[in-house]
Amino acid sequence: MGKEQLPADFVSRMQELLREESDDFFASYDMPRAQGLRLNLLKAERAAEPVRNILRDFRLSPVPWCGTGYYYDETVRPGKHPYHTAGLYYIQEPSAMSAVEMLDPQPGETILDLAAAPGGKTSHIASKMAGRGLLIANEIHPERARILSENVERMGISNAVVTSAAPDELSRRFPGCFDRIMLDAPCSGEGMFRKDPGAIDEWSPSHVELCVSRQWDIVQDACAMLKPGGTLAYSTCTFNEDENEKLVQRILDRYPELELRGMKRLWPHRERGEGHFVAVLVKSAEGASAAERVHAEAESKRGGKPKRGDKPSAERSALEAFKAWAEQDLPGHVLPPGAPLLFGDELYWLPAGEGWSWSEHQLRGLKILRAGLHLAHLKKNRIEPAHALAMASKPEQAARTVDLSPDSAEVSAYLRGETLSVPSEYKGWALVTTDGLPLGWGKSSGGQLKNHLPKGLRQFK
Ligand SMILES: C[S@@+](CC[C@H](N)C(=O)[O-])C[C@H]1O[C@@H](n2cnc3c(N)ncnc32)[C@H](O)[C@@H]1O
Repeated sequence: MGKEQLPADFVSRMQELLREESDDFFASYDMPRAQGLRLNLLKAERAAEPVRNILRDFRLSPVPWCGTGYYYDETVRPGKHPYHTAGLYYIQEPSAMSAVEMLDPQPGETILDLAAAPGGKTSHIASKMAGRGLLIANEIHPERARILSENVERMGISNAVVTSAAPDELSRRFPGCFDRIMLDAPCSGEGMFRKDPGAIDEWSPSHVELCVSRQWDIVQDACAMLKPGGTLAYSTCTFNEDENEKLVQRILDRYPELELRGMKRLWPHRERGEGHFVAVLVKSAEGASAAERVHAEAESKRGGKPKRGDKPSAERSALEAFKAWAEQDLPGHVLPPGAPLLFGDELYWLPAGEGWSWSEHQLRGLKILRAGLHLAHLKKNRIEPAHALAMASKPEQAARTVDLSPDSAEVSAYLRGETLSVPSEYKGWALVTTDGLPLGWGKSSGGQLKNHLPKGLRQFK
């Protein structure tokens, strides 16, 4: 793609920004795109053989700024592999991996990913949290939120609540609540022109202005939700300064309690990846603003924190039924800190962050797509384990497993939703895995394994 195909205003802005480097920058549009994937540590840490296999078969080479990130050979299709279905890795543009590295999430923290779909940064954060603490992954657009929720499930994330709310709706509920916030802002996408030529048609100076004003609205909500001492990573996939450095300066001017700790740009003519911008800001330990203090006081007056042991009996009895099921079929499963929550006949395990408790006010009326780990569907007089529970389990926790080689006919049959043959002594729920990585459930009896892969996830190729 030549300079001629790019909007003239964009070309002149980039020439002004990059001066003598701009020729190299425009030449990068004719270079092949870098393809990347990032290992999911929730799975990869105990999957030495599958990791060895993909290092070799996908000809992986390391992404310099992300310890779990790799470039893959453009001739391979990792999105079609059963290891992808099993959540061993997430396909992600390499430059985009820089943002969560700079946010530096820690296990046990309470973290918000404010503009999260389709889930690249959410899964990166969860990988670093190692199942400990609480992650809220939010996406304003309902359809994109659904895809985010599916990715959370596929990656086996057990400590994430997926919501679909506007940022101001969240900041009313969660003032001063988060140790870290990822704000991967909607932007004019200039860094994606090479990957997604459709973004070129959408670009105009007035669209950039609209993005800036939207970013400013969202960032104010993000700042209000940071705890004193908390960290905000603000990122975009665009080049212009109005959406990047100038927006960060505006934050610093408006919020003196925030300090800039780092700022990084990735350029397609300097690195193997698309354009990306990340800034990291830290709120001072005393840093609750007057507005947040008012919110916090109102919140504490509201009271309404559910007391321990205060769970309605329907939830208690659903949990008892689940535990009785797990004793038989998933005896190694351990529930992390949290509480049961029922949505109709669906039983979830709502994670509790360390030093965090949910109040009724925070949850009431909030659009929640996934209230933590989906444990089970309640049926008349029985329990059916949820697909998410399979994806978050380990084979050694299950009473029965059926392991299928990733290149076997059986694995394709399972992923198409077909019944499999199993040893005749098998009776009950079995965790179906590929090289030890869970793919879903099957229910065995009489030498047959009835397929319980959700219909929407079945793959017909
Ligand atoms: C750059 S994308 C996020 C990519 C995601 N973080 C990832 O790594 O997969 C920005 C997201 O912001 C969402 N968005 C658009 N308008 C928004 C708004 N006014 N408030 C919050 N999010 C918005 C978009 O739907 C989009 O999913």
